[in-house]
Amino acid sequence: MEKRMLYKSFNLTKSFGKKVVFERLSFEIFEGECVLIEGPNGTGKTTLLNILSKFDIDYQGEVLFRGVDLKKENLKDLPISFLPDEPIYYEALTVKEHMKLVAITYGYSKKEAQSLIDSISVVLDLKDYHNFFPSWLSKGTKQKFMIALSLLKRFDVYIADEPFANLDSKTILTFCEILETLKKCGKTIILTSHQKNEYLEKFVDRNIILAKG
Ligand SMILES: Nc1ncnc2c1ncn2[C@@H]1O[C@H](COP(=O)(O)OP(=O)(O)OP(=O)(O)O)[C@@H](O)[C@H]1O
Repeated sequence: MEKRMLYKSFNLTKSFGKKVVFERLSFEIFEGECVLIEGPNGTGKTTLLNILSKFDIDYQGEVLFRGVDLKKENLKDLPISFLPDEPIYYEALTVKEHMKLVAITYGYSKKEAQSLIDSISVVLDLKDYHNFFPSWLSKGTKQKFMIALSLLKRFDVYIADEPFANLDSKTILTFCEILETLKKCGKTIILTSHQKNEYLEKFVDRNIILAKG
């Protein structure tokens, strides 16, 4: 089957003031692939994910998303779910309230939202935390909560920045199984990880390696 282009970057250069993070990066990512972005600390992995998610549009060069300049795309319409490396939440909403908010925002009916929330909570072992405020959660449970929210969106592309951080080995395996299922469903997965992970390596199609300098 012919591979369809999802992202294409030409001479992508990103600087913060005088500091050049990366220069003239050109790469392609195809629909349905699982791509692992690797590289030492500070080489620009998070920066690149922020650009691919359109959270950062301050760069030189061009990034095409399905053939259209990413800068011209409406952020709201992009079928991308981004799992950031730092938890982001509202202090005053419980875990369950966050889940409902995301599911309803993405157009699920109340019934659909409830069943989706239930199944994701069972898989990620979050049921007991529904009435917790996020700041009460341990680091690992907070990460599971962030993963749950990212899965409640509607998306074709799943971008995750260091998703395994703070997860125990059982949950790492569960999350890898989720990623593998997403891939089988045709979703594109782009992620960074400093942790070697044999299970993940089985279904990663390609690596983009960022080097210092
Ligand atoms: N908002 C910012 N202002 C100035 N410099 C920044 C900003 N964001 C990132 N940087 C710098 O850009 C470089 C790349 O950062 P980035 O977080 O993308 O690296 P990374 O490869 O994800 O690192 P790590 O493996 O440690 O997570 C770093 O030198 C960082 O200090």
